[in-house]
Amino acid sequence: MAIEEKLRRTMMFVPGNNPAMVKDAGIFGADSIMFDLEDAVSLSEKDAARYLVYEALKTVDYGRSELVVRINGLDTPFYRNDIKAMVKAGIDVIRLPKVETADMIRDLEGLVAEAEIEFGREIGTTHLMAAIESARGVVNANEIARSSERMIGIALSAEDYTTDMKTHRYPDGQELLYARNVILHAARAAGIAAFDTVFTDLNDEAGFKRETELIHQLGFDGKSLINPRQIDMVNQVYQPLKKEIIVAQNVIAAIENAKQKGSGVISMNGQMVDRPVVLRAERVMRLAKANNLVDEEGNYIEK
Ligand SMILES: CC(=O)SCCNC(=O)CCNC(=O)[C@H](O)C(C)(C)COP(=O)(O)OP(=O)(O)OC[C@H]1O[C@@H](n2cnc3c(N)ncnc32)[C@H](O)[C@@H]1OP(=O)(O)O
Ligand SMILES: O=C([O-])CC(=O)C(=O)O
Ligand SMILES: [Mg+2]
Repeated sequence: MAIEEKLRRTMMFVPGNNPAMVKDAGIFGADSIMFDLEDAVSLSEKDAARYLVYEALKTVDYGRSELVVRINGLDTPFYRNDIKAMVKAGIDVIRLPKVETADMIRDLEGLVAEAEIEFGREIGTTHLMAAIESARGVVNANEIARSSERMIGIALSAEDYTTDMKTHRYPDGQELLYARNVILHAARAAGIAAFDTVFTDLNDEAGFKRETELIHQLGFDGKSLINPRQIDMVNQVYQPLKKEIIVAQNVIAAIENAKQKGSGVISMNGQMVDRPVVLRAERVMRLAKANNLVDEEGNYIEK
């Protein structure tokens, strides 16, 4: 299914009703900027926020960041206008909050396709993602992840999820372990990205780092963020070590050499190198490039 695999370590929420934040959101280097029309925006500001984000998408240069919008949920009076305005403005990805079933994504897809026709946008070019924020959403994560060819990923939204589960967030994250693993497996099985949830205590940098190390270890592509200060901290956790880069370079060189000799499996320092090892090495090199740790030829840059 997978659409082109992008680096999506950092997906930063930007309140859609804050003109200064919306205008400057591109300067922080987030992989994805996520304009929020949902819970960061009060009911009285829904129309103004939609208009502000629409105008910004038409006029501001956000550089290389992927542009995502979190629209209002399907149980609100706002989502239809959100979809129309965002498709018209040419948004890359629509994130639907509080997704509980695959049918919700199929309903969204129908409306997005209608808007693409209405505004002359190529059918299929607006991509989708789902935020899973309840027990029902976790139970249905597999079907949600496979609900549409347009899906680029699914995300855990732990603030609403822990409320639904009648708990709250604890420093060790035990209450999220099941949901994290379910979402990760559903995403990987569907060939799409998995995003971890926001960390809301900006004063607890150690806690943020611990959580990021955990989700990196589990295999998440990245995390939803609320503040630009969190971007560098995530990138640091996701950046490969010098020794990992050198091994990755050697693996890629060795397999190229082997391919020229007509073989897919080789041994490097006594270690078998086959397709999974090569795929991991390629990901290390992509992360190294994104973090400016290697030059054009892929050589480690000593700093
Ligand atoms: C459970 C949920 O649904 S979470 C998703 C919804 N919530 C959100 O979208 C909240 C997003 N985050 C924010 O609004 C803010 O980061 C806050 C309110 C949490 C903290 O704000 P501040 O105390 O101003 O943060 P801080 O002092 O670090 O800001 C530094 C600069 O970054 C800007 N900034 C902060 N957060 C953001 C953001 N999310 N997007 C863009 N710019 C931001 C500030 O405007 C400020 O810019 P300036 O120096 O030009 O004045
Ligand atoms: O998507 C997120 O991480 C933020 C959110 O809405 C939640 O946690 O409920
Ligand atoms: Mg939420």
